[in-house]
Amino acid sequence: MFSISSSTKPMEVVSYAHSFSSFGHPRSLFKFSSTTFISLKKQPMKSLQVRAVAAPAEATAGFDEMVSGTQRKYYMLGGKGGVGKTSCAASLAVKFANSGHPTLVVSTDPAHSLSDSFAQDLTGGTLVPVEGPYSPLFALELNPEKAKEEFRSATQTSEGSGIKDFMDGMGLGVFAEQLGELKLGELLDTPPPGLDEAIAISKVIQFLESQEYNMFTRIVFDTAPTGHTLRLLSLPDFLDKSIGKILKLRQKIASATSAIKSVFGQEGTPKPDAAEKLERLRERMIKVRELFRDTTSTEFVIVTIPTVMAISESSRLCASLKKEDVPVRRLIVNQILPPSASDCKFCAMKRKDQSRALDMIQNDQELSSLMLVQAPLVDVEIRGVPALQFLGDIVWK
Ligand SMILES: Nc1ncnc2c1ncn2[C@@H]1O[C@H](COP(=O)(O)OP(=O)(O)OP(=O)(O)O)[C@@H](O)[C@H]1O
Repeated sequence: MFSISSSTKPMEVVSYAHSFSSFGHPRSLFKFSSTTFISLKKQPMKSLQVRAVAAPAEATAGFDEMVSGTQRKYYMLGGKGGVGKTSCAASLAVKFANSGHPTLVVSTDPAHSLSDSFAQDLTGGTLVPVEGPYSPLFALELNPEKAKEEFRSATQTSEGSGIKDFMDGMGLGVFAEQLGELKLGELLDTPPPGLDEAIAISKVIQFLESQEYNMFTRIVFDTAPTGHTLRLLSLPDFLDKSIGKILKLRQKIASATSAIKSVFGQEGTPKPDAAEKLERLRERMIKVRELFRDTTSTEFVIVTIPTVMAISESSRLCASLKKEDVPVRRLIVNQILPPSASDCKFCAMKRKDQSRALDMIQNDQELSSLMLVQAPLVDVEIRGVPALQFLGDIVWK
């Protein structure tokens, strides 16, 4: 275990500016079509001519373990808004790809910043190749709003909306009113919060199951801020129960009505579409739940910054993750001021605040057991593959 306050090595403080701007983009060209990846040409990346300025202490050990093995692994990075989730996720993805893992980095945050982080247009909901790393690296920004629309269209008819239409579509219109107490109308008309991200994640799982995406051995998720994550975790159970109820009820009523109809010679075919879509959604949510809890393939990494507020929130997030049996082992504390021989008043104050916040982690019941990864505050914006590689080499060790 790593102790922040006592084990930080003396570091040479130099400016980060221009550290990575001097080397060109190596061209590791992978063309992507909807069905195939074609390796056209690969050149090794030029070695970085920079000094790792504020390299954190030996405590950041652990990347060896993250990179070992060829079986597929999922890393979900989450935390409070603005703490550096995207920068850490993107730098981890670059590091995996540079270590030989064909990697996919996915953003499910409705406010995407993966495009900004890679300095590349990744919008459009399709896999985009990122140029630079040794092994293929693809990025994907999913639009959770679109995913939510899909859910709406599965539960609404073209003429109108709501539970009545939905039940009509399933041949159960007469029973719609009796369903009030189950609150199913609410579920179908107003998708619960977190559903958008859960659908987005389930879509990724779905397409990764197909043969052509077998190549990806590391999947990094840049997730939405904490509130979303917590809702997402409790969502599959909620949906599983609610949809399960609808489907069971449908089955019961359908067999009763078909018996009556056959007696009166009006056997009709109920529209199966909505029910099938809901059943599929339920199965997908179960897969998301299983993925989040699979200790052999998944790890949730909490990203935070050294402030009392951020650490308090991270502690709550950690407690919720543990309660839901989500594997969480690492805590990244990002934007730590690098040591300096001569602090100005502002920096001295800031440093004191940070050190107080860092002490909090060591005394926190939830966070103190996690492996701590320190990421320094750098004095340039982390944008583009060289910058991400630079950050990744400092953070992921
Ligand atoms: N270690 C760092 N040193 C300097 N700047 C950093 C560092 N980490 C992140 N930043 C900067 O902080 C800003 C926010 O980072 P980022 O987008 O990664 O955060 P986020 O948690 O993903 O935000 P959001 O929740 O809004 O998606 C960016 O401008 C990024 O370049």
